[in-house]
Parts: sequence; structure tokens; C-alpha cells
Amino acid sequence: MISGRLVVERPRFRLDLELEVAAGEVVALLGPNGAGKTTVLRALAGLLPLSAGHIRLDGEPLHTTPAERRPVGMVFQDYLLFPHLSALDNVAFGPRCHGVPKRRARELAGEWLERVGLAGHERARPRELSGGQAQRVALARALAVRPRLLLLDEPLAALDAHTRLEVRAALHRHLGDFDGAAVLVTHDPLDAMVLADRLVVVEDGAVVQEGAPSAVARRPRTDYVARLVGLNLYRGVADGHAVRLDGVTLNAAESQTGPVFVAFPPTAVALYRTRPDGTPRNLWEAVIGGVERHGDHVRVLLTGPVEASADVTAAAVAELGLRPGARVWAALKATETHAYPA
Ligand SMILES: Nc1ncnc2c1ncn2[C@@H]1O[C@H](COP(=O)(O)OP(=O)(O)OP(=O)(O)O)[C@@H](O)[C@H]1O
Repeated sequence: MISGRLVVERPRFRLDLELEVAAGEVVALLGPNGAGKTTVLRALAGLLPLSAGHIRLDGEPLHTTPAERRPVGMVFQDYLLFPHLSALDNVAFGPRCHGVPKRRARELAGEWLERVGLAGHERARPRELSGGQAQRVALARALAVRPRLLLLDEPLAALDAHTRLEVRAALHRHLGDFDGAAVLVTHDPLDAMVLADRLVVVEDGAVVQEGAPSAVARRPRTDYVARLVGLNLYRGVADGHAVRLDGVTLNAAESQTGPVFVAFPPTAVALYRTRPDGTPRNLWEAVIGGVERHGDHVRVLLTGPVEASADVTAAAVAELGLRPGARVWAALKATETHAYPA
């Protein structure tokens, strides 16, 4: 298990967070640009000194160990393979650095290349490999030293969509077999959901939310997380099912009291040109701020008492004359509007 409090001070940035990753666990670090994710990995690897705090591996101090002696494997976005070495020698490099005799290191490397599905590519130079193959060599190199801690910095970011799928599946399999602690930095919520046991969301150098991927996705606690998982998110004050926001009161599925978050998906919002008949409980008049294509539907950005995204079909855009500046009525299903303590 890796545990610690990591403090890194820079002129205009301070990282200060606690992190714990159990053996066999995969933690994904998510967060906006500049949040401090790479700083966490570099500190764990020993490439960056801590300003304060500590890192422990199974209870023993690790932050005092120099980088080259830490039992850490790293995989980067851009592979960082040695261009003049064969795939086999790239993988053997890790064990060699850890004092394994040359012959044995190359044997080990061969086994690892086979494990990542690259038997037959031992003699290939990095430039003769595809992006997906190069990344699997990098993974084999990281795992060949039998690290206790595996650090992956955007390992799929440089790959095209198809290769990404294939390498994500390979990574999933190898992470499943890996018995050390793994920390994955990613911008992609799908990578995080598929690969991680737990998400840790970092903003501005601090942890703002953590938990199982499904729990974080269902109950975002910051705008960044809400956007990541595609939900509208507000803070309000609840009195039973009624939640008072700044400009409007919404009815939520759950009964709560006091400060709450309210979240709903863009698909829970229906738009009308005129005030709809009957009285849907969540109804307000909005002005369209923008209209953009989003996969096979259209995302409409609403301004007014509630800033929200609504997903509608392309046909609805034409029928309702949805264009920036137009006025519409927005109705929201209470059953899809979730309230939880803030
Ligand atoms: N070598 C450096 N010297 C000074 N400041 C740095 C250095 N590297 C990063 N920073 C600053 O530290 C902060 C955290 O950077 P970091 O790279 O850890 O963020 P990140 O979450 O990994 O971002 P991204 O998703 O863009 O890679 C940023 O404000 C960045 O500008």
C-alpha cells in the first residue's frame, strides 16, 4: 500500500493532498489542466522533491529514497522508448537498471513482450512499431521491474480512437493481474471509469471528490466533475422535495433538508415554444444561449433563471425554431432530478 501527504510548493501553485492506494487497487487521478495531477506522479516517482509531508510504502518511508531506487514503474503518454534500442532491449533496460544480469534481463523482457502480445517483435526498433505496440512495449518495460507502484500518465492520450480501444483493453487486463498499487492520470472519463477502482478528483492542488466511479458519476460535487459526467449541477437549499436555487424552485426525487446539490441529465429537460398545458412541476422560461451538435443529438444551452444544458433531437431544433436568443419553456422531470447533501 502507498499512502502519504504530498505537499509541493511552487511560486503560483501549491499541491497539498492525502493519497492512499491499496495493493492491487487502481486509482485514477482526474482534474482540469494545471490541477496538479502530473505533479502527484512526479512526487511519487521521486522526480520532484516534497516541500513537506511524506510518502510511505507498506508503512516504510519512501520519500527519502532516491528515484532510481524506488520500486516504481512509469508509463507516459509519449512512450519514451529509446529509439536506438530494440523492443526487447527497451524492456530489458528496466531489470538491467535494477541489477539483473544481462542474459536474465533479456529473458524476462522476452516473457513480458509475449505477455503484452508482442512476441515476434523483439528486434523491432520503436519507429517500426505502431503507437499501440509502442505503448505496450512501454507497459512491458514498466512491469518488467515488478514495481510495487505503477504510475501511468495519460497512457492512451496519444493513440487514435481504434488503437485506444485495443490498448485500453490490454491495460485493463494487465492492471487486473498487477498486485501493486497503480495510479493513472487521465483526462478521459471513459478511461477512468473502465480502468479505475476509485476516482480521485484534483482541482487546484487539492482533492475535491473521491469514490467509486459510479458514485462519483451519480453525485458530482463540483462543476468540473458534473461536466465530465455530463450532468447539470446546482447548489440549493432543500425543504422536503422542494429545492430553492437562486432563481427558481425545483422538485427533486429525494426529500432532503438544508444545503444540497441538485443534479439532472440534459435528457431530462423538455423544451416547448409555448407554456405547456397542465402544470409540470419543474417549469421555467429560458432564453437559448447556444445550440451545438453532440453525437446524434443537439445540445441546447439555456440561460435564464437556471443555466442548463438540454439534449433534444435535430428535428426538435427545426420544429421549435431553436436558435440563440429565442425564448422557450423548459420542463424538467422531477423523477430525474436528484438531490443529495452538499
Ligand atoms: N516545472 C515547473 N515549474 C513551475 N511550475 C510548474 C512546473 N510544472 C508545472 N507547474 C505548474 O504547477 C501546476 C500543476 O501542474 P501539473 O502539470 O501537475 O498539472 P496537471 O494536473 O498534470 O495538468 P495537465 O492536465 O495540464 O497535465 C500548474 O499550475 C503548472 O503551471
